[in-house]
Amino acid sequence: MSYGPCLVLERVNLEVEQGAFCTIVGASGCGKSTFLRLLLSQETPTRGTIELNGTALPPEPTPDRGIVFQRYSVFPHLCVEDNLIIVSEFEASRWTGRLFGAERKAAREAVRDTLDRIGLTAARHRYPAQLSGGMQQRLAIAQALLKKPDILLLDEPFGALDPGIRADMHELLLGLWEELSMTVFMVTHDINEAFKLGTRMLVFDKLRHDPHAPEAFGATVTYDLPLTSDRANDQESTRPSLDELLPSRPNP
Ligand SMILES: Nc1ncnc2c1ncn2[C@@H]1O[C@H](COP(=O)(O)OP(=O)(O)OP(=O)(O)O)[C@@H](O)[C@H]1O
Repeated sequence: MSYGPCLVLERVNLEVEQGAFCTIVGASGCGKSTFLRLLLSQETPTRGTIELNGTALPPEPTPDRGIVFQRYSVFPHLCVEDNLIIVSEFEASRWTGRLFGAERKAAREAVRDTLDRIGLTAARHRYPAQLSGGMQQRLAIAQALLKKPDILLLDEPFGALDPGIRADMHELLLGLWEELSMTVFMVTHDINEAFKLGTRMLVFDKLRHDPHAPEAFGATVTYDLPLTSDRANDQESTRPSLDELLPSRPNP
């Protein structure tokens, strides 16, 4: 994948099984978000192909792939419930942006169900500015879940949250992943988060360098680690550090 003369990702060759929880780590700027945008069809690979269930990815984002960003992408002028209703109306009726009759009723039920699942029912009439960071991020996740995605893409979703809230969000996300049987790709800068949540960890790094042409080579997947599902007994002390996994990263 290149942007003009700048090669960002190269030789990425992966097969990911349905239901996997892939965590993605790598040095800043190495192309992790670009990888997610490729999976979402927000970018098209300059070379190579991406297939979903044996068929080329649709050229545009589709409801079966949802994304959550680090910065809360919610509408500030709408309350929690309306933030979800507007998403479901837009998805269901791209032309008019409105739903009527039975469709509208079904959409409202789906919204209520999602609010319940994500633990925001009591806050449904509040505006985003009246919510904590964790609650705003729950709302962003709820927006992505409304489309009932088979694939959930998360770009550092908990990076801006306090550690205590992050632990709650981990439980929430793992519960949703199990309940909804989604395939998850989650970028994180937190190696412990990557080990804790993933069933598989992908490490992106740039190994090939040409000092005369710094943009000539891109990052690739340098480690593809299957992770234990025995999360409760996972030992933090035996895990490799990010520095060990990213030999090319300059020491701070
Ligand atoms: N639309 C674009 N046009 C040109 N270059 C881009 C574009 N998007 C990203 N890049 C470049 O591609 C490279 C990879 O960016 P990307 O955001 O994917 O990295 P990242 O690993 O997610 O970074 P970070 O960890 O800092 O969020 C960077 O050098 C960036 O400047």
